[in-house]
Amino acid sequence: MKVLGLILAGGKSDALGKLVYKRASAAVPVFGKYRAIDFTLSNMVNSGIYKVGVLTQYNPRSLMDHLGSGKEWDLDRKHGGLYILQPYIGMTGEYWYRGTADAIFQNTTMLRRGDEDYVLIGSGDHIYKMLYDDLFRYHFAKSADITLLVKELDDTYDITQYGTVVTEPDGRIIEIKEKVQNPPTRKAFLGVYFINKYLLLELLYDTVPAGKYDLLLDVVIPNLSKLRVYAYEFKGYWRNVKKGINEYYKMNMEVLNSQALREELFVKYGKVYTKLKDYPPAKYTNTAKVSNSIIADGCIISGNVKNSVLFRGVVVKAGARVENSIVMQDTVIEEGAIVRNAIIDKNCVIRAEQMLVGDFEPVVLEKWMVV
Ligand SMILES: Nc1ncnc2c1ncn2[C@@H]1O[C@H](COP(=O)(O)OP(=O)(O)O[C@H]2O[C@H](CO)[C@@H](O)[C@H](O)[C@H]2O)[C@@H](O)[C@H]1O
Repeated sequence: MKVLGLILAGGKSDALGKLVYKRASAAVPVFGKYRAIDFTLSNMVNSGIYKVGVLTQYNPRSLMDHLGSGKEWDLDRKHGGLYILQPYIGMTGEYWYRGTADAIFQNTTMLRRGDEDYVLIGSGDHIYKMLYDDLFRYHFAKSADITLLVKELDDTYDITQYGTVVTEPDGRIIEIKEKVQNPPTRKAFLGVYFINKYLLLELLYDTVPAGKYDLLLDVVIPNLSKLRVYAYEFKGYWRNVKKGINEYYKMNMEVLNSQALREELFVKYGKVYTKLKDYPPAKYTNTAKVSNSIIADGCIISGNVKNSVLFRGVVVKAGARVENSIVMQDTVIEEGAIVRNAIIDKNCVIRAEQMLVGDFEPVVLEKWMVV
């Protein structure tokens, strides 16, 4: 079976505030080394999907820079490989992608010309590790038309931000509530669709030209009684970067605090591939004190670092303290400065003896700012 992978990565996330002023949410840096999209992209490649289209729109520059030719994911290929699908001006009009269904509809040429029979649609914002083979098997065992990935979300998630599904005992979805207060279940849709390509094309042609642009609301939900839509339950760790600063902060801290999660995300179910930069190794000087932290290549640590994620090239000078924080590429924390409960974007400077301390929520410092 040949599967085409499509990754939706064009949405705008107001909830991520300053972190997406200049980048797509799928390009948000995570865990000291990766960008969010690395997870879905690696999941696809690790599941044998070697033709992947990434649908971009909002702030695509850093995402495209990160993806390059697709080499890091083994997707620089003569047949298949990586396709960046941006909105374009054509003979019949010029449209931005008006929604997720429209984004795919505007690229139906890729679907029609390819020799794949199935399409797996995912999102660039999701952090999880999974090999999709069992989902494919489930889809065929149920003779499903569409299979959606779902997960029972505990109360660390704001369920009102997700679509939730009601299923029959055999897994068939009979109702989907999109982002409602008090949903009937906490079984959330995780934004992954598996569908026969020809069925997808038919559904898109019925929907998008009629002015309906959303894949879930306009394509799946109205067809629930007509089509066999099944829920495949995911049991592993899953978070959505796009849902906000707190969600982003939480996931970085969760990885620091659980060895099992570290194994699940970085070791099991195949590797996570990313664009590598050739920074020198990290260095700790004899005044450094570091505990429970991720320290990426190129960092030079002379101060105290605790429960923090430091991306490439961060400098923490002597007497500085960094706690419960995320510090992005090439930021400098000068002598005696205190950084606590903070997210600092790349290339910032915290001057000597200054403080940057978040209260109930992490404080976020924008790129190029000096405190
Ligand atoms: N015009 C466009 N062009 C290209 N890409 C675009 C796009 N608009 C959005 N996207 C991308 O598509 C994905 C889905 O984004 P949406 O804004 O449709 O929904 P959201 O993630 O809030 O909820 C959805 O995903 C959550 C799970 O995260 C479900 O619970 C919920 O039911 C479902 O609607 C994201 O990766 C986004 O970046």
